[in-house]
Amino acid sequence: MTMMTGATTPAHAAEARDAGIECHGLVRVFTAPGVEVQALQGLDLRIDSGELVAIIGASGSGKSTLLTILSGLDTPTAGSVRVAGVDLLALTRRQRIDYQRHTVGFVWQQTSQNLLPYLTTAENVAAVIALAGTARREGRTNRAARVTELLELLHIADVADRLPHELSGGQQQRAAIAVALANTPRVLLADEPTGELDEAASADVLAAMRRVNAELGVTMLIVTHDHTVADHVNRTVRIRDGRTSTETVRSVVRGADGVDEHVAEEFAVLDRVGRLQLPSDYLEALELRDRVRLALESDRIAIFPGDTAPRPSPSSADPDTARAGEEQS
Ligand SMILES: Nc1ncnc2c1ncn2[C@@H]1O[C@H](COP(=O)(O)OP(=O)(O)OP(=O)(O)O)[C@@H](O)[C@H]1O
Repeated sequence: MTMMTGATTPAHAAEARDAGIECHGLVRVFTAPGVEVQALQGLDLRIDSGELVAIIGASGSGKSTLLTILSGLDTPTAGSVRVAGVDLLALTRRQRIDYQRHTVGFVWQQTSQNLLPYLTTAENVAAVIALAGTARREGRTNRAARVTELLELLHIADVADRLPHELSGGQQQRAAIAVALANTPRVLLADEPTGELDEAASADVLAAMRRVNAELGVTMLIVTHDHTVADHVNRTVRIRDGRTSTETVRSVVRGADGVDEHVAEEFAVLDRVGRLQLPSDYLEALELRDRVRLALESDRIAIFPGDTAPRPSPSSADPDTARAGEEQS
């Protein structure tokens, strides 16, 4: 695992890119009589405009809480959150409705939340366009043409006249994506979009999301506990206990033989004040708990169990001492 720091993403370059989603120190505390749950505990997250990112985390890690805040249905207890340049903490009631109608689209896990059961696929999409008034605003295309365009993009034009219960699970979710895109949102939020699908249907839905992302440039955030989703996106952010803990970045590297290779590298996430979460398997392997020793070396920071003396690595130790150590062993 590598630590992601400002060195790998220069601050000025990151700032220069338009942020699709930006959360700083997001806290959400739920209180009930005698109980307080900290669902989000200072979460930092930045997703560039046009990125397709998956958020993965165990049950209870805070994924749905984050999505509900990003969708404008809930507000955080503390912290800041901007989506497509909109400060979600500064919205009036009217602006919040406008944000939900025009800036973000949602895909939920259950079909019943996405599609009206008595309307066909095409009618479901057309209904949202009519409600949002987007076809009139765009001026360059009429409503029927926009419906056809979306259904073709999602590869469901052949089931345009079917009711939701006449569609397969994968087709229902692709119809849900078409509905979510009908108001031409800048950001699409999806909560477990493949949660009820088999592997083949999941792959179809994720391929459709990649197509939408590439062709329409919509920023997309998929929240899931399905680890296979990570194979379909360039960046996966893991949430643990209400904070981002690690990120996996995928890239294609051309080998010396000219063959492209897919490479995945996992980074620990360092927040603005220098906090990071160590993976639980690392903690267990060295029985790290309560207190640890830190040692700053020339090119790394070493972490040792609190009850042992720091051991300098050969690279940072005096070369003669290091060589003597090697000879003795
Ligand atoms: N309205 C609420 N009132 C009280 N506690 C809540 C509320 N919503 C969420 N929580 C708690 O906040 C924590 C995070 O919940 P959240 O639903 O965001 O997790 P999740 O990662 O989406 O889990 P899952 O994958 O099971 O949906 C949990 O401990 C949950 O019980």
